[in-house]
Amino acid sequence: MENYLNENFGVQPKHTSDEVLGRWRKLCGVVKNPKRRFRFTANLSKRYEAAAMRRTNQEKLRIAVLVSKAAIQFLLGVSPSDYTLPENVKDAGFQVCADELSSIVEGHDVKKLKFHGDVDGLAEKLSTSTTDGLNTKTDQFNHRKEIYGINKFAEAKLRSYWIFVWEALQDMTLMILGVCAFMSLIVGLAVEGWPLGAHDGLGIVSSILLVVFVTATSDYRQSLQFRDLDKEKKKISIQVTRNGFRQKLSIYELVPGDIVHLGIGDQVPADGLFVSGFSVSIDESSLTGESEPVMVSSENPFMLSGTKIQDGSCKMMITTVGMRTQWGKLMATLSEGGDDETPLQVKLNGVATIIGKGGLFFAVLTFAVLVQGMLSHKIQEGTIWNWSGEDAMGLLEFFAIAVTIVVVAVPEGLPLAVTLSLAFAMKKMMNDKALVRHLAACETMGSATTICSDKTGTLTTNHMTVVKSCICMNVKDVSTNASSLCSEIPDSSLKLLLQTIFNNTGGEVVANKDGKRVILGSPTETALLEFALSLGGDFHAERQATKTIKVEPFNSTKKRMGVVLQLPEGGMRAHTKGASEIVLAACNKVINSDGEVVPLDEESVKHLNLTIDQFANDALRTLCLAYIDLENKFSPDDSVPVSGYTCIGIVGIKDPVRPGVKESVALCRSAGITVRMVTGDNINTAKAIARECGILTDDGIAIEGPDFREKKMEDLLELIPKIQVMARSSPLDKHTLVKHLRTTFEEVVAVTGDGTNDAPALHEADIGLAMGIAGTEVAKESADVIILDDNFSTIVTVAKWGRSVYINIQKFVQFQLTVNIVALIVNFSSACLTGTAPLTAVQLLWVNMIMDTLGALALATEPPNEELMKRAPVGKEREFYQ
Ligand SMILES: Nc1ncnc2c1ncn2[C@@H]1O[C@H](COP(=O)(O)OP(=O)(O)OP(=O)(O)O)[C@@H](O)[C@H]1O
Ligand SMILES: [Ca+2]
Repeated sequence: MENYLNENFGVQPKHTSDEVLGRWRKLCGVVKNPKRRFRFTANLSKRYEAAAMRRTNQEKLRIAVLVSKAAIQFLLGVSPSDYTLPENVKDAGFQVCADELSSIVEGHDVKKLKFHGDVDGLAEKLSTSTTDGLNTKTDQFNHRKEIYGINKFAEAKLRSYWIFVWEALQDMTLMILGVCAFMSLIVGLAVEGWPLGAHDGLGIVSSILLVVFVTATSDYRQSLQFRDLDKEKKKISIQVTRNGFRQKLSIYELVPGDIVHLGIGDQVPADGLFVSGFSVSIDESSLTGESEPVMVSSENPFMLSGTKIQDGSCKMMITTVGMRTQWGKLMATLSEGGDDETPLQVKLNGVATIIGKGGLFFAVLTFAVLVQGMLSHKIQEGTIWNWSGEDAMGLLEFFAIAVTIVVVAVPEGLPLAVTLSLAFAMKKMMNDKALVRHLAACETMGSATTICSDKTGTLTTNHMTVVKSCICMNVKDVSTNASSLCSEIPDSSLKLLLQTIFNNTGGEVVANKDGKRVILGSPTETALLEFALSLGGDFHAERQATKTIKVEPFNSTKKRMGVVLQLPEGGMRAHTKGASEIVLAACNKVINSDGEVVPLDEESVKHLNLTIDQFANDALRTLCLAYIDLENKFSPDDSVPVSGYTCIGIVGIKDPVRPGVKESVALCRSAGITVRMVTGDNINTAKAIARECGILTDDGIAIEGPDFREKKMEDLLELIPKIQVMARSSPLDKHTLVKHLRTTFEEVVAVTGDGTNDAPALHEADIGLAMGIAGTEVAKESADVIILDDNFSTIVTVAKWGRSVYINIQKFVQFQLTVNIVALIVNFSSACLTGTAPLTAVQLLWVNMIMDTLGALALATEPPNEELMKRAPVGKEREFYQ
């Protein structure tokens, strides 16, 4: 049976093709109650609709781009289109209406944009400011929402309790039983009179009603749980400037005119226009299916909702929100598409189908045997041609028993118990800070054999501080008294240091509503800015002194970032910072202790490398800072130089290990789950941290990404099982490792990630876990589970719940099948032997209800216990029916 099931009722936990999803549905054949059976499965037709919408979007966009290109060419010759402003918009104090805005951005309409005075003109017409954002303290703010709408998408309506009752009633067998009960009532009343003759009929009717209401209540509660989780899934917040201050807002609160700050990995929250920024490329595939990235700049300022920032960072002005955008329409359709069904759900559908067919066969057989018994009895009595009302009642009763056997024998509750169990686990995991995006992940996580964890933020706290530095070749502990460094290095070098930190950064120092200083940006950036501030630097003065000509933001592939500045005294200068070995290799000069620029000789290289190793062995993250003077040879279209730099110095950043990680790693080990660290950081830093967490043992291997890439297949076979730490890995290395573990070594792999570049590995993994706090939107979207507190211990909790789901379902299946088969055999054999059924229809219905709903509730929702983590994982080739 296992084979048959695997072949026909097997789906993958992830990325199952629509064809396979369709196949098992067909094989289910006649289902007692399709509405219930397929409730928590994917709605394939809605998905086709969404795919068609994407194609139209792509086509529309292609045409819009062509038209706008043509328009640019003829721009001078064309007179500006006229535009009449609706009265209500004018009364509210705006000078452009929602439809016009939407046609500009969606249609990529350069002509109209020019007519309205470009982004600045539109900002004025929308009464907002591109620097200070909206003023929310005016009445106009409320009118704004009325006129332009809010950034919410239409959602599937909440279904009322009565709809669930109605759907539970549509059970084919229950309906037949209802008819039987009705007939039995009529015949009974005719023959035996009131109230005796109504007993049987009313008994069945009330049992049916009870079954229906219990089923509906359980279904309804489940749907509420799913709705809560769904809401949680859609929570996205974003950096917005309002009233002159930066703040974090939910994307649902955005209105046209808002100024939004976007960085790599963010999702564009609504349609809008690019205000300022550098090297922004956008991935529009979620909206149009087109994977070619699009460059966005002031020449092509159109940004569409739902697309993702692939590189760079920028400020945008929102123009169109919610259901007015194409994304809004797509989301409304997609939200009805439902979640993919999970492997266990489908498998148990298979079991239900097979047993159902068996049940039907036995029901017919039982009916035949009972009728035959009655007939032969009548023949013996010689009354075969003489039928009384009582005989008809008897026949009806036999029929009811046969139908009830079908009710009991078809384990309609099996697939639903899986959903119930998964929903329960999801809800509980939510309380434990893990948000499950795909139901299947709950199941798969229970069989995980390997976790590939990243270091920063997952194993460590992500609270970074600069504790050591080596500026001008002078190694110093700066954890307590950083400002004493100022007197130890030459003034010119200090100036340079502040210039490089404050300008070459993805972070920002801003004032919040209370006027307090806040540092924004990634923890690494924050640590550096904090360091520079403690040296007495002034962020804003430093930023105003120079003009930024080009920014190449940090990404994990290059592991460095760079800027080019126009200096106040004339000339240009490029700054770079990044992974210390990589940036140091790009240097050929260094600033010595006297503040002079000298060639980087062998001895200095040795000194610097030694310093890097020392810092790294103390578990510090090291960054090298460098600059190069360019005179005026640089144009904004060039890329920032890659070599010839002068090294300013090296900083060591401390990021302590999270409390509890060591215990969690040990727990994983006892549960047979191997933990590996895959990080972008320096190998010595990685090793030091891995040792501290108990991941790296004496017989384990630590390897660097570039080495790993070079290895031949046969070496890999030997190497991979032993790899405990992979450092300086590129996103591709992570992906390769995961792929090998999954395919060659048949492991069930969980992967954690936060960055945009982790998306491929998260996608490839059996279970992708994204970080909720540090994670980018892109990473979250590729993941199956979001770890809301970024904590490694939470991952272990997820594994525990996964195991408990698996075992609970197993228990329930055993229970159901036992009761099922016993009820079948008892009724059938006694029908054969005695000619009567020992369990009446009413009794059978009770058995069924206890089995289907109450049994599932009791067995499928048992919380996990500690014992679960002492067993080995089930792994890939698991046998479900033992
Ligand atoms: N904002 C930044 N600017 C320049 N260099 C950086 C920046 N952030 C990190 N780096 C350097 O890049 C290296 C690797 O970063 P990467 O993003 O690949 O790893 P990570 O995500 O920080 O680590 P993990 O993979 O463990 O989470 C760091 O060790 C650091 O030296
Ligand atoms: Ca990372």
